[in-house]
Amino acid sequence: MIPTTTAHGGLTLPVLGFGTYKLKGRAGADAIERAIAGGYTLLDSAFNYENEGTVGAAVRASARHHAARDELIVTSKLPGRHQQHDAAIATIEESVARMGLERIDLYLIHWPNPKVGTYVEAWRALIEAKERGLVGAIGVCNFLPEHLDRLQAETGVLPEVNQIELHPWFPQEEQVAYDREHGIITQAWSPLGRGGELLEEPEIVRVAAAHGASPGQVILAWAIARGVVPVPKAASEARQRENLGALELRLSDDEIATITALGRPDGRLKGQDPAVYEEF
Ligand SMILES: NC(=O)C1=CN([C@@H]2O[C@H](COP(=O)(O)OP(=O)(O)OC[C@H]3O[C@@H](n4cnc5c(N)ncnc54)[C@H](OP(=O)(O)O)[C@@H]3O)[C@@H](O)[C@H]2O)C=CC1
Ligand SMILES: O=C(O)C(=O)[C@@H](O)[C@H](O)C(=O)CO
Repeated sequence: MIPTTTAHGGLTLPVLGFGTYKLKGRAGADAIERAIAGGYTLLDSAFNYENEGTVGAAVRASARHHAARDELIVTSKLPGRHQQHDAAIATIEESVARMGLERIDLYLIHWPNPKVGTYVEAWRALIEAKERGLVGAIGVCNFLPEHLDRLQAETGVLPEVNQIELHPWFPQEEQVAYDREHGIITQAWSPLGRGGELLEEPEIVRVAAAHGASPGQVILAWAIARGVVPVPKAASEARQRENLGALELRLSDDEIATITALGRPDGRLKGQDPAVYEEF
């Protein structure tokens, strides 16, 4: 059992989830079934990943073998090109149909696309989808405080989740503090820096060696210690298990501070600043 954390509206999530970007088709479904069999319960997908069918198939297959449907939290996301109200509702209905599930447990706005200016309209559609029971809980990704303040001011409803880019090169201290103050669960996307050079950072390698752990485990334990829910993606059973091993690792306050200090002003992996970046 993975420990849990709870948002302002009662949504309870495990402190570690599983990313599915690029897990598609039969091989993707096998990898996701392995993850569920290994103990992951929070699954992160998106309309734009073109794998909602695969995720839904893995969830349905797992319900027959390893995990009851109500133990899993299946997530998907509304793409930028469908933020207008009617398009958003149709897209959510399409996501549910593609998953082949009765409802999606957590549905997020994928990017605010603030220059387009329709994210409040999209948020109203998500509120309606929740009221209709199409989705269980609602949240956002890549929202800055100014975007969240606007949702609160114009709809009176705050997201339960804000999924943002977060890893040691980009620790997001201010956004994490804002989310915490508002009872919003911060999830970390690309928590392992997409499996690149971040894992070779000397300070991370040093802390890993001191604990007999791997760099990936240290990074995930650092995020969890900060109250953040990372959603690492891993295709193989070995890495899926390795990442779950982060739950056993306790870092000292000094180690956490040392890793946070690796943050860089331009630490985003691909320069995707939600104030200006747009994804449709
Ligand atoms: N809301 C948003 O805007 C975004 C959301 N996301 C979500 O976040 C999830 C995670 O982010 P993602 O971009 O996939 O990147 P991650 O940081 O999770 O890195 C995944 C990569 O790291 C490798 N890896 C996994 N575990 C280890 C390990 N222990 N040691 C070394 N390498 C490892 C994987 O390889 P392999 O699989 O081959 O094992 C894969 O190549 C996505 O899958 C998606 O669900 C991602 C980007 C944006
Ligand atoms: O993977 C996602 O959820 C995204 O939002 C993408 O922007 C992804 O980060 C990407 O880099 C696509 O090129």
